[in-house]
Amino acid sequence: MAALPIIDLREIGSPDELAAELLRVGKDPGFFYLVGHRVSADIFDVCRDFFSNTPLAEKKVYWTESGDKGYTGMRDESLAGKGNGDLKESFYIASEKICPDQQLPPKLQENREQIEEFISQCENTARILLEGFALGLELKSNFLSKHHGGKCNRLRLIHYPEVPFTAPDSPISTTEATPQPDTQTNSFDEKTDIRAGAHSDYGSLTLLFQQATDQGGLQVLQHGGVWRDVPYLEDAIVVNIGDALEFWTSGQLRSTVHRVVFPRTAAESGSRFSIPFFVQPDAEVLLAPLPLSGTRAEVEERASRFQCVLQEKGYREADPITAGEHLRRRLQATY
Ligand SMILES: O=C(O)CCC(=O)C(=O)O
Ligand SMILES: [Fe+2]
Repeated sequence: MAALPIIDLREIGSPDELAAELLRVGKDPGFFYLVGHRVSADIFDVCRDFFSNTPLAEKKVYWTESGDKGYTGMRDESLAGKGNGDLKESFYIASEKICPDQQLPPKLQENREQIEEFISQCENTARILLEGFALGLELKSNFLSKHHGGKCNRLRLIHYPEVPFTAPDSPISTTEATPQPDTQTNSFDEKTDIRAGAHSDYGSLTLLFQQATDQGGLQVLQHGGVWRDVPYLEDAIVVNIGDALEFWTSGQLRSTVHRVVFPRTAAESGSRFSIPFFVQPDAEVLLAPLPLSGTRAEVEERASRFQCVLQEKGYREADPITAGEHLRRRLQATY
């Protein structure tokens, strides 16, 4: 059995059927494989070439204070909000349509058209899913998508550099030659280090692209506290619900915690690349319970569950926050 439920868009007969499926998997586990989608562009070559062939000093020129635009370096971010910093470097890209001023390094700039096409295909897929979720929640089909103008969406190219793998009772070994960026660190602690700390995503949905050669490491947290590996599935996008949809639905849709573990085997220890596309609501949108239908008791129950969701996300105040404020606070807590 696959690690996650699979939604195959080619097999879905109607918008209502898609809506029902999305609600089912969005409640539990909050993560699914999407196949039969129309994202045909592939930018993994561009991603690998950029990280492998751009000197660190040049990458650092594109670092910005914001935490969600440009370059982030090794150990800059702790997604779990604690620890020594995640073992990764990344580059955040906003679509040229909404952010024509964002300067890209030459290795990315020369492939800008391909990147834009990829973003546009991701946005089209996101719209189909947001419309499906809205219908499933018995709202007008554009109820969610109209709050996603695209300004806050981000494409992120991620590189988890190779780490030395120490097999039990053997000297330190590294896997065969993979690009070695100057990663600013050469000391690792397999007990405390992590590639991406446990976290939930902040926006509405994340479309995560894995390589066919993905060596593993991504895990989702299941009920009962058990971590489950999410391996590559052919032509699939790994989609997950983010905090915004969890807030809006008072937890009916689940923003599931996930992480990328420190390599457990020699096979996992090589460089890993992944590409998430973060679908985020417009900054001013309030993350308050949606006007969902139901009896008075159901509405009251939702209001009290909303308070629990706020607390679980670390908010002490009882009032909802905007998507922009949530993003700002999460970035502040992780950098
Ligand atoms: O690299 C991965 O597989 C997951 C990355 C992730 O969860 C994130 O960047 O939010
Ligand atoms: Fe994530």
